[in-house]
Amino acid sequence: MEKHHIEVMLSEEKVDARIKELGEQISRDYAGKSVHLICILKGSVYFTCELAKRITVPVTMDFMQCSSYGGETKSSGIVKIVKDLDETIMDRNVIIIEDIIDSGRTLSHLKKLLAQRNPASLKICTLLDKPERRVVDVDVEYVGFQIEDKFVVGYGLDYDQQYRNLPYIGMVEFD
Ligand SMILES: O=P(O)(O)OC[C@H]1O[C@H](OP(=O)(O)OP(=O)(O)O)[C@H](O)[C@@H]1O
Ligand SMILES: Nc1nc2[nH]cnc2c(=O)[nH]1
Repeated sequence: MEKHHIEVMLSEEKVDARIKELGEQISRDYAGKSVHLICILKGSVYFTCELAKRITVPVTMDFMQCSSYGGETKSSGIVKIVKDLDETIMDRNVIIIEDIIDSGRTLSHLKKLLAQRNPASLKICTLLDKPERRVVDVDVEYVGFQIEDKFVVGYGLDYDQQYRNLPYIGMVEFD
């Protein structure tokens, strides 16, 4: 397997501290209620688990997987549901959890789709946001870090399925 040099962009300590803050903020915002976290596979698995540990109101979780059509049609913005949720979200306080928002196509599509299922509320939480890359506008209530337009890995983010397990956010140095 090819190995790359990876430069640290956000250290493990920084990421963990920010996730703790987000957990505290969500716990305050949903005081007296419960939250239903929707983890978007695969990248959000690490972030969802760490965030859930920092939320003090009752938490339930479900998983969904999407894929953008690749190649020429990627810019068409068509997002395919590879795995749908197991449970209903009707009347629940839903937070979609993402590792990164880039063009905004995935989250824009998902938010519209899930809003049709009549949740009590629907918000988005992303660990990373690359605002420079946005093509489709989408309201994101909780953002861990805004980052510049660099290809990043770690904390769930991959390069060719590698590096998801890194405990920090790093930039891949391509030769
Ligand atoms: O804002 P967008 O341009 O739509 O891009 C963001 C999406 O791309 C990544 O997923 P990816 O398709 O790489 O899947 P993965 O999480 O399984 O790696 C990321 O996890 C978001 O879901
Ligand atoms: N792994 C990874 N996936 C992305 N999807 C959109 N931007 C990125 C990125 O910087 N890294």
